[in-house]
Amino acid sequence: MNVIEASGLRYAYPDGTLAIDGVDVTIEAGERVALVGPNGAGKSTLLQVLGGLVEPDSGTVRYFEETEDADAVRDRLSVATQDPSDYLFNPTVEEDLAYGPGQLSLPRSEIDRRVDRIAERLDLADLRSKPPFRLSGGEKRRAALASALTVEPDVLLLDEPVSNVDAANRAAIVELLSELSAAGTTLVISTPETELVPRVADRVVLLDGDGIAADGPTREVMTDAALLADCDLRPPQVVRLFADEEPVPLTVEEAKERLRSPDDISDGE
Ligand SMILES: Nc1ncnc2c1ncn2[C@@H]1O[C@H](COP(=O)(O)OP(=O)(O)OP(=O)(O)O)[C@@H](O)[C@H]1O
Repeated sequence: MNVIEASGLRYAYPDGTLAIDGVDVTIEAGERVALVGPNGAGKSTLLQVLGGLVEPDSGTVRYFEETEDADAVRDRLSVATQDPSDYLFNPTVEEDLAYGPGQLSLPRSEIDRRVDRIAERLDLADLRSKPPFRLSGGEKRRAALASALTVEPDVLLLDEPVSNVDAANRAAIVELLSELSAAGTTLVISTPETELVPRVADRVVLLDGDGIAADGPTREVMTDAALLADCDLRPPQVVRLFADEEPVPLTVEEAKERLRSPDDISDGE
């Protein structure tokens, strides 16, 4: 099933800046898709249009093959934008985490279960009673992400989910996203960081500021140094290190495997 079908999207900000123009993208249930591009390429704008937070000037976005009204599917589709203050507006972190599931009229016990689980996974347990404005920048990012996750949506759109987050929490977020994907959640993640992409996505939609420069398997796009250079990006370090090998390892784990058994590497797919 196509969970998102967007066609002919165009959006210009009120000051006239054209952020996306002529964008067509279809996301199928269960996919892990990265929206990748340099600063200013239009990733955040596209993510917000796909998530129904911003109305496009032209074009349409259809959800679950049934509606163009994002608000009608808020229980199945959740967006975390780059600005944590969009999600953190209650007196405490705990109340922010409970806000989304509270809107779904779930029983209190179920809301508590979700908040406990996500707070534990994203290292927020000790911060639950704090006012969100007293959190550090990275803590705010984690709290905002957590508030999108407690909705337990079928489709999760995340704008740069690990920016400003320390290494241990980055790893925790990446692992949690893998688990959500394995459980069937569709993931759409925007990032300018090519290092992150192979860990969170099987498909890359590459934006270059003029529109979609490429849309294909992560392995194909992330190993095309010329294509990435055209978009002011570089392949992940491991890809650069093993550039002459075939198939090129995409992650540190694949590279380790390659070094262990150089003549016998799986293609990692
Ligand atoms: N509120 C705004 N008003 C005017 N122009 C804007 C606004 N927000 C973004 N833009 C412009 O729209 C274009 C796309 O911005 P967008 O934030 O979507 O890019 P991005 O790929 O997410 O960048 P980054 O990696 O820096 O987050 C850029 O040229 C940007 O300057």
